[in-house]
Amino acid sequence: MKVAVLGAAGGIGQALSLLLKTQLPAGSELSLYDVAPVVPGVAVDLSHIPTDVKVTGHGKDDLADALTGCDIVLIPAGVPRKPGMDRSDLFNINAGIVRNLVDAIADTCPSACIGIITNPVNTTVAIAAEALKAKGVYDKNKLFGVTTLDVIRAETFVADLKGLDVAGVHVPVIGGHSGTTILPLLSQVEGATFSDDEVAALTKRIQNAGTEVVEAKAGGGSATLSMGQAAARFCLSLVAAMKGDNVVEYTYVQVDSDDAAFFAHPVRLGANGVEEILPYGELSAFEQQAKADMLDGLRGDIQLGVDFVTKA
Ligand SMILES: NC(=O)c1ccc[n+]([C@@H]2O[C@H](COP(=O)([O-])OP(=O)(O)OC[C@H]3O[C@@H](n4cnc5c(N)ncnc54)[C@H](O)[C@@H]3O)[C@@H](O)[C@H]2O)c1
Ligand SMILES: O=C(O)C[C@H](O)C(=O)O
Repeated sequence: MKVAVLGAAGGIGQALSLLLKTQLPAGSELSLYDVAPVVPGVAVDLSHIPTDVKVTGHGKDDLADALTGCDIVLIPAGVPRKPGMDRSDLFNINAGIVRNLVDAIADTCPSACIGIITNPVNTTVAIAAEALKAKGVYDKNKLFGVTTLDVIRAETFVADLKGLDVAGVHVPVIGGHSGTTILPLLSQVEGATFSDDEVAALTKRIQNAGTEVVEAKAGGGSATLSMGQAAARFCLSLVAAMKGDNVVEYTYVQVDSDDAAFFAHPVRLGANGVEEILPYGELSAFEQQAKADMLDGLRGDIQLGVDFVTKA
């Protein structure tokens, strides 16, 4: 199994690479790519950890080497938010970064599964899909927007509020990955009930959790450590599924429904990426209204990504 992290020298990239170095199955390869000159050093640093995972570092002119033979490519490359910004404010810089990296994936390892972390995820996943289509190698089962951070946050906040062991708390989160497009399904949480006020407050906190971190970091970036953990969980689930385990994760994928072209669903993962997109079940009246209110925004975010490639 070969996994590449593009943007590996950044805040997420380094945390994620550390977790993968220590948790990928023995015999795996971890390929680190970044335009920052420190990336070979990050690889050397990680290579001193005694696990049977081979780490290589690749600088800015070495992208093809980094991608050769990859089974999974994770993309956290790009700029993060500062206080006062929305994720959509990152579009101008990050859209082109994602497009170029996905073009290289299409040329070098077109059958790899791709996990997009770079914001705005609602839009960058659509950019990746169109870039792959333009190269004739798009497989909707192998492109994922990584929304696992919304899930782990929701589980943490619910466990805190209800005094539960977080290991046993499961919170579905559907939709997209920004503001009100993030839709936690608190009505489906087993072993906990919520008042209407709790649902309203908790939903808002989960939707604003990224901003909570951005403000607390006061100009020093956005979530990196929790995101590293979230992306590692997603990647390790994909690796386990590729090796034959039965794994379900919530992730933003292309769907065939009236919601939007891409929508985070529970997804059964398998040897070739998406094995089955599972239904997200019944929504409460509050959740139905929240979904109806956000769909136009999400569809607009997706269209922006489509236009970025098709009208360039
Ligand atoms: N999906 C999510 O839930 C989620 C969560 C947190 C952050 N993010 C997003 O992830 C991205 C990265 O965040 P971060 O905190 O790690 O930022 P960071 O600035 O710490 O790291 C980004 C890295 O990307 C590298 N980079 C820039 N252009 C590149 C290119 N063309 N090719 C390869 N590498 C390139 C930079 O050199 C840097 O090392 C941001 O867009 C952020 O908004 C997403
Ligand atoms: O909030 C951000 O800008 C980063 C990320 O999308 C998050 O949810 O933490």
